[in-house]
Formats: sequence, structure tokens, C-alpha cells
Amino acid sequence: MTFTFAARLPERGFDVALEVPAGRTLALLGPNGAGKSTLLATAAGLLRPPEARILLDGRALTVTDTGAWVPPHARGVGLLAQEPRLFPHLTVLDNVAFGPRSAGASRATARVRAMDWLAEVGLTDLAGRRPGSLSGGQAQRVAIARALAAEPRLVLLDEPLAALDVDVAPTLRHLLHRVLTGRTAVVATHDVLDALLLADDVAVLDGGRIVEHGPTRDVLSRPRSAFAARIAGLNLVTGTWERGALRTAGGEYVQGLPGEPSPAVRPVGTGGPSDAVAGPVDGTAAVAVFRPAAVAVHTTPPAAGSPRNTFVRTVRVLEPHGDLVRVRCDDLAADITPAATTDLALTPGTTVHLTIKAAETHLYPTT
Ligand SMILES: Nc1ncnc2c1ncn2[C@@H]1O[C@H](COP(=O)(O)OP(=O)(O)OP(=O)(O)O)[C@@H](O)[C@H]1O
Repeated sequence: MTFTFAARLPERGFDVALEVPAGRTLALLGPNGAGKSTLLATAAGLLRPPEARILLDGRALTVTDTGAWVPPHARGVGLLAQEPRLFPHLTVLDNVAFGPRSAGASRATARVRAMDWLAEVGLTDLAGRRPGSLSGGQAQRVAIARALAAEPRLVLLDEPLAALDVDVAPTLRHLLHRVLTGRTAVVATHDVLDALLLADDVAVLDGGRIVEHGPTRDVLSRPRSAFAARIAGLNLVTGTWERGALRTAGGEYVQGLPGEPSPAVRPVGTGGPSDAVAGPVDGTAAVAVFRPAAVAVHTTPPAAGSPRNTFVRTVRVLEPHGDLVRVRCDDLAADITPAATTDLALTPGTTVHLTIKAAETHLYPTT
């Protein structure tokens, strides 16, 4: 379901054109007021811009040239907001069944599909409850089930994890990753981890315009816009999971903190078997993430000390980064003081040993 979007809303200074290929997830990153919600609302049919050409798999949803317009409920588009917005008087099951019902399914079909989706999000046990008795994380799971039970051809998510406690967000992020895989989706977020773990591609919006668009890893590790550089610019080392660490293709072992809660610390009793997200098994694709400011640069091998990851690289570029100097070394970057740069006599071509404490390295499975 390829999603083609182009719209101009001059009164909001919004002018965006982009395409999401079938089965891919696009993250929209950008500061407040950048236009993320405007894009989602326009795609969902909640806003009618004066100029737009919005197609889903070739079907015209909003095309101002021809006057084509499909109302929100008939678009095949599912919108998941920051707040779950459940119907308080309906049970969890009926809330989820509302999704397929509103997409035209019979009552019986809607209930069967709702039960399937409750199992998928690990909440079968809570089918008879009312939303008032659910935790924030459980309510958002119900909202995810309701959105997807309608079998939308395009899923739009507006800051889906922003209202959740930090200890609940990782499990929900994992769930979203699972249910979004293979679907065409757009997720607006402030959180670089959402982009990293949920999205194939990233578009950075600023002032109603796209200032960057590309594969997630490229945008997050080599940001070109000021906003992306501020929130991203992260070091990303890919590899596979092996005995609790990450092993790179070159044979380097990277130790770190697991970015997802392990099964042992995950809350129990919130549902069926699918609630227990399996911990990464050896061989799973994974990424290690750490900030350039957490990287120390040495020109000789550092003495052994606290658990640290070491990478031997060559300095390629030195560039100013705020009050610091960003030392770009092949695929990695370190932010150090100008004084340290001088003391180490760093120039392009210098071989360096980069160290990062394991405690400042986060490991995430990516499949
Ligand atoms: N209801 C509205 N009427 C008119 N202008 C609006 C309305 N809502 C937003 N805008 C304007 O449209 C522009 C884009 O805002 P939008 O809410 O889409 O940004 P956003 O990226 O979603 O920001 P946030 O992260 O704060 O939600 C801003 O200039 C904003 O002031």
C-alpha cells in the first residue's frame, strides 16, 4: 500500500511532499510546531487543505485538482493518538470491536477479530473490563488493538508512547515494532529511539518543510539538519546478539545495557503469552547506541579499567560542535574539548582508540 502525500496549507506555512513505500514505516521527527500533526490530520482526512494530492495505493483520498475526497472513516487509515481515547462505557472487547465495526464488519466478525487482537497485544484476560480500571500502558495496548483490528491499509501514529511512563514505553515500543512490521505506517515522534526502533525511514520536518529524508540509520547517524543533529547524531554500531552482548561483523564485542526490559523484570499478569516478549536470542540483529559525548579518545591503547568498549578507528574529520569538537572517525564520532583535541594532536589520519563505558552503551534488538 504505497502512500503518496503532497499538501500545502499556506496559513500554517505547511508544504510537504513525500512517499512511503508499501510495507515501510516512516518516522516524522521535528520540533514543536514543525507540522507533524498537520501531516497526520491531513492524511487521515481531518483537515482539507486548499491544495493536496494524497493517494493510498493509487486510490485518491484527497486530490484537490479533481475534487476527489474520501471521508475519514472510509479511507482505510487507522490513527493512533498519544492518548488512548477509549470509550469509557464500553468493555475492552467492545472498544476493540468498534474498530472493525466502524470499518463495516458484522458484529460477530468484529468480536472475533477483537479477541484475536486482544491476544496479539496480550490483554485477553482484560476483555470484560472497562477502560477506567486499566493502567496507561494497558489502555494504550487496547487502543493499538482497536486501530489495527480495523485492518487499516495505512497506520498513522501521533506520539504513541509520549504519555506513558518511561518503564512502560520500551515494552509498548517492542509491541509496536512487532505489529507494524510489514505495514505501511507513519509515526510522528519526538523520540529518536522511536525512529530508530520502529522506522525504516525518517523525515525531519521543520517550519512545515521536509529538511531531511532518508533511511533511519543515515539520518540518525549523519544528520544534516540542525534539529536532527541536536537530537540524533548518535553512534550506531550494528551486529548480532551473542551471549548478552553485540558482536559486529568485524568480530568486535560491544557490552551495554539492554534497551528493552528483560523478561525477568517485565510486569506480569497483564495478559496472555504474547505479553511475554521474548528476550533476544543469539543471532538476532541488534544495534549498540551511544552518544558522541560519551566517547573518550586515546592515541595509545587505554589501560584496562571499568567495563568499556574499545574501537580502533582513523580520524577522518574534525568539526566544531557547539563548544566541543566532533571527531569523526570512520563510522563513529566523539565529542571532546578543543583542549583535548590539541593535547592529542589529532589530525585526519591519526589512529585512535575510542572507549565508551558499557554503562553508557545501550543495546537494542532490531528485529
Ligand atoms: N488548529 C490550528 N489552526 C491553525 N494553525 C494551526 C493549528 N494547529 C497547528 N497550527 C499551526 O500549524 C503549524 C504546524 O503545527 P503542528 O501541530 O502540525 O506541528 P507538530 O509538529 O505536530 O508540533 P507538536 O510536536 O507540538 O505537536 C504550526 O505553525 C502551528 O502553529
